[in-house]
Amino acid sequence: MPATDVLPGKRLSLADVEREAATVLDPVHADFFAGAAGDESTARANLAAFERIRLRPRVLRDVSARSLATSLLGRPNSMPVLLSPTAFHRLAHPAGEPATARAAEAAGVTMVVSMAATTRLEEVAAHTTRPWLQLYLQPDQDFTRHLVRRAGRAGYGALVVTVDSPVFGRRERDHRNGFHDLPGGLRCENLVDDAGVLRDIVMDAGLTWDAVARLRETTDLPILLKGVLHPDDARLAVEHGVDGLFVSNHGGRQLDGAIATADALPGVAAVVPQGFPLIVDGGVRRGIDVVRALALGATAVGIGRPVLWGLAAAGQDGVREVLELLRTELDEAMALCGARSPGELGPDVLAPHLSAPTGGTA
Ligand SMILES: Cc1cc2nc3c(=O)[nH]c(=O)nc-3n(C[C@H](O)[C@H](O)[C@H](O)COP(=O)(O)O)c2cc1C
Ligand SMILES: O=C(O)C(=O)c1ccccc1
Repeated sequence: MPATDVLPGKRLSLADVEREAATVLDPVHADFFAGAAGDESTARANLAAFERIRLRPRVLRDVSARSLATSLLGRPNSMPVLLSPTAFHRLAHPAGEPATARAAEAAGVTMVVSMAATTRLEEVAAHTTRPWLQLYLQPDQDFTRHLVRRAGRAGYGALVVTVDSPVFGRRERDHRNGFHDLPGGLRCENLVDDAGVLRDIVMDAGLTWDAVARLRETTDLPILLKGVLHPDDARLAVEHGVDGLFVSNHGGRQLDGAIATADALPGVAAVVPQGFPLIVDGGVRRGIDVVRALALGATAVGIGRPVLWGLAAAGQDGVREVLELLRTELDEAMALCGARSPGELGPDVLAPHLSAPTGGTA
């Protein structure tokens, strides 16, 4: 390997980007991005659960020609990684969501735009191919329908309905810091109604599966539910005509104590149809985490905080850097596991668990 590959100060991992972001962010904003609910135990558990999973590589399989390419709801993606929705990108960097969108475009991956974006959804969509729009279903159904119509017109490829937030998680760092409002000039641009009035995002504790059924009748766009951890809810989602799921605990920002996503994934994967789009997010920090997730039954992974670190550290280039670091790691991890493509990763590459043998000698 040429020695010039390792320059002093060069960022080699997402952890390096995280450290870089910490040096440039306002500490209050860094806490908003890093923080989670309660004791933040679920946020830690997400990382620990991935780390616990041991891989059992295959050898001598000619992995000289590899492809990371995959397809998500009919859109080709250059790798099984997408950008999970995160609020307030202009808080990380003045270039905000459009910079993130351009980085996703350059990397060939899908961006999920947050309902709490600090840029209008039409403008974000102008910078990237078929993004998805994340929504909190609003008690004002007309306003939700209005957003859905805008998304359709702007070329969005799917709606991602976040269902883990009947109430807003209690993030103690934000309370301690008094962080409740966006600083001057920034606002949730998609919450401005036709009359020019800025609305609040309402977390609707009254939602039931009826709301999913209603949305299903409102739009032809694919619908994914984000924040499903229980197999019975996954079954209900399939029964309601949902097109995909995010196995997610919101990065530990909603129910502290919730199961880690890597631990919840197998139970969900077991009850959905073969090939059903399953995205897992929470704690994906390495290429090997992507391998672990695919081996456990995911179609793709989502990354949340690492996108914000990249954006804070270096704007569009920083987000691109995060994605390329993950790509390099994933490609190498696949080769070392004896797989030439994401489709070749399955339970076979997982170390057999004592209570659930998967073949071989434990
Ligand atoms: C700062 C921040 C803002 C977020 N905003 C949203 C949001 O607006 N809508 C949503 O559904 N999820 C939101 N999430 C959750 C992410 O989509 C994702 O589930 C989570 O960040 C994944 O965990 P990770 O950060 O460990 O990758 C947010 C997460 C963070 C850290
Ligand atoms: O911070 C979050 O996790 C989040 O989902 C959110 C949603 C709306 C506004 C701000 C943040």
